[in-house]
Amino acid sequence: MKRIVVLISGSGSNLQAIIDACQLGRLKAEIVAVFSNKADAFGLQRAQQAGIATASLAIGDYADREAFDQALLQQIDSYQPDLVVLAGYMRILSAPFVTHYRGRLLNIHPSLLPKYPGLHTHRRVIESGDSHHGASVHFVTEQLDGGPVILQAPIPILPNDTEQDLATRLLSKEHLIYPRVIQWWVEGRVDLREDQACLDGQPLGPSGADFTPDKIDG
Ligand SMILES: Nc1nc2c(c(=O)[nH]1)N[C@@H](CN(C=O)c1ccc(C(=O)N[C@@H](CCC(=O)O)C(=O)O)cc1)CN2
Ligand SMILES: NCC(=O)N[C@@H]1O[C@H](COP(=O)([O-])[O-])[C@@H](O)[C@H]1O
Repeated sequence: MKRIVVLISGSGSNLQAIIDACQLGRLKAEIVAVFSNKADAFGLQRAQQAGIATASLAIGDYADREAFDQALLQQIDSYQPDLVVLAGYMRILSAPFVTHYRGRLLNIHPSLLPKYPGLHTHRRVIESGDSHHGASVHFVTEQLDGGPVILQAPIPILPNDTEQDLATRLLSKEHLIYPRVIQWWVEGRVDLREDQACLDGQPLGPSGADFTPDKIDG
C-alpha cells in the first residue's frame, strides 16, 4: 500500500478529508505520519485521533530555512513515504527539499493558479473584482505555487462575499479534489479529464495523466 506523509501548519481539514478517504477505502493508501511546523496545530490532534504518528519541528530551533528543511526531510524519510502531501503547510520549501521529493510532492493552493500565488488569496481575489475564485492542486517545484497544476475547482464569487465566506466555500471543494488527486497519483495517473470537466461544467479540460516525475521542471 502506498505510504503518505502529510505536512500541515493549522486546522488540518484537508488532512481530515484525506484520512476519511483512506478510512472509507476510497483512497488505497496509508498516512504513515503527519508533521507540522506549529506544535499547536489542530491537525496534529486530528492525526492522533486517527492513530497516525505525529511530530512538530520549531523553526526557531534551526539556523535557517535549509537547516530546518534538512531536519524535516530526515524525519520524513524515516517513514519511507511514496508521496508527500502539503495540506495547509505554510512554509516555503528550500530547493534541496523540493529536489529530493520532485514528482511526489503535492500542494493545494487557494486560488485558480497561475493567478494569485503566495498568501492572502481570498482578499486579493475580492480586491481584484474577479467573478470566480478556486483551488488548485499542483506539483511542488522551486517556483512558489508555480508547479504543474493537476486539478482545479472553481467557485463563483457572490456580491457580498467576505474572505471568510470564500475560505469556507472553497474548503468544501478542496476536500473533494485533494483526495481525488492523491488517488490519481497513487493509482497510476488515472485520467482526470472527466473530473476537471465536471468541476468546470465545461468541455474536457487538461488531463493530469501527462505528468510524470521527470517532466516536473524546477
Ligand atoms: N518551494 C515551494 N514551497 C512551497 C510551495 C511551492 O509551490 N514551492 N507551496 C507552498 C504553499 N503555499 C501556498 O499554497 C505557501 C505557503 C507559505 C508561504 C509563505 O510565504 N510562507 C512564509 C511564512 C508565512 C507564515 O509563517 O505565515 C515563509 O515560508 O517565509 C507562501 C505560499 C508551500 N511551500
Ligand atoms: N498557501 C497555502 C495555503 O494557503 N493553503 C490553504 O490553507 C488552508 C488549509 O486549511 P486546512 O488546514 O483546514 O486544511 C486551505 O484552504 C489551503 O488551500
